[in-house]
Amino acid sequence: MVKTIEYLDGVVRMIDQTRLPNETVFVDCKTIEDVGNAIRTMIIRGAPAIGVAAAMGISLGANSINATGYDAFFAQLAKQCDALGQARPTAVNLKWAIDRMLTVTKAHNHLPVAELKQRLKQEAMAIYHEDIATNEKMGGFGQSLIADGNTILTHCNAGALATAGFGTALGVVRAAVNAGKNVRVLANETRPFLQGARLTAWELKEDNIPVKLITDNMCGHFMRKQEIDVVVVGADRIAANGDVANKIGTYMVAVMARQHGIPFYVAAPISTLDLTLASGDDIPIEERSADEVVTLNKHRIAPEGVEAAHPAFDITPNEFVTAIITEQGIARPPYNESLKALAGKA
Ligand SMILES: CSC[C@H]1O[C@H](OP(=O)(O)O)[C@H](O)[C@@H]1O
Repeated sequence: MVKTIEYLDGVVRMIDQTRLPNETVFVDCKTIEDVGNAIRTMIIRGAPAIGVAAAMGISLGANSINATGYDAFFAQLAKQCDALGQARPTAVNLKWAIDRMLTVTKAHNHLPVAELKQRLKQEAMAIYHEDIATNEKMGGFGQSLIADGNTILTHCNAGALATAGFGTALGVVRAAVNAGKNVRVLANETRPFLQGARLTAWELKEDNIPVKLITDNMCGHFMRKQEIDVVVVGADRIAANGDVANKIGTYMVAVMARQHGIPFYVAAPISTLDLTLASGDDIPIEERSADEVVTLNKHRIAPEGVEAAHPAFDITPNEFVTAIITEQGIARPPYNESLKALAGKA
């Protein structure tokens, strides 16, 4: 599996996910602004991957600051982080990573700036390695919910490409395969950005995991034909009551799964929880360019002048969520209690 992102000598290198699956192209970010642009344009995407990229970008930004005194250094770093935090609004991991890097900066305000910069690079690398370990632990818990022979429906891409590696929802799939279970995936293509068609299908084919691509409007048909045993998706932000923000279309999948008695699981690290929010009503939903809806591979598919909506995420109310898989264990309703308990273990 190709590396989603890596921090080389003064460069944050990431695979350009807008070019997959037809081209494997890497982008070298030399500044925090480059990283912010990569997040905004979805060269790198996926909640945990956004957090890891942000942390590495903040390290790049810190290295660019010439201030020798702490106060001036912190003021400039905080300003850079404010700009970075505007890149995309829904995935809480962006804010989580910024908060963590600034907290480490404050905790080491006694260090000479040169040493503080080194410490921030260490923290960014710690976040990178922790994410992979988190996904592997999460996969271990999640695969206990997968039976041998299961067909798993996925939506969007919550794989290695959405994280530092191994994946969240696809981490559950990988862990089930590693546990010797014969599973296959039905992957929703996930219009309009096609993360399922372009990224999930690519990842699973690379790993020789059986995958069949379907269009988003087919999944109800296969549920009704009892050809789907379980749904596993990722998340971008989970409120204290278990409401889940995830790629647009997730809510529809969850309602259909409930209608057909199919378990609907969400796999997400503790860093994706936002327990400051009582419910999903308070989660900001990113509105992306209508161009991403009216074009396909830069080819116009709708008449000029026709308006298009593009909420990039939706909210799945907690009553449609069977369980939430985290690296600290599996949360079940009532989520206000179970999520708080798992977050407390982190
Ligand atoms: C492992 S979280 C992946 C999560 O992020 C995706 O959104 P986007 O591709 O726009 O960053 C989608 O919601 C996935 O479930």
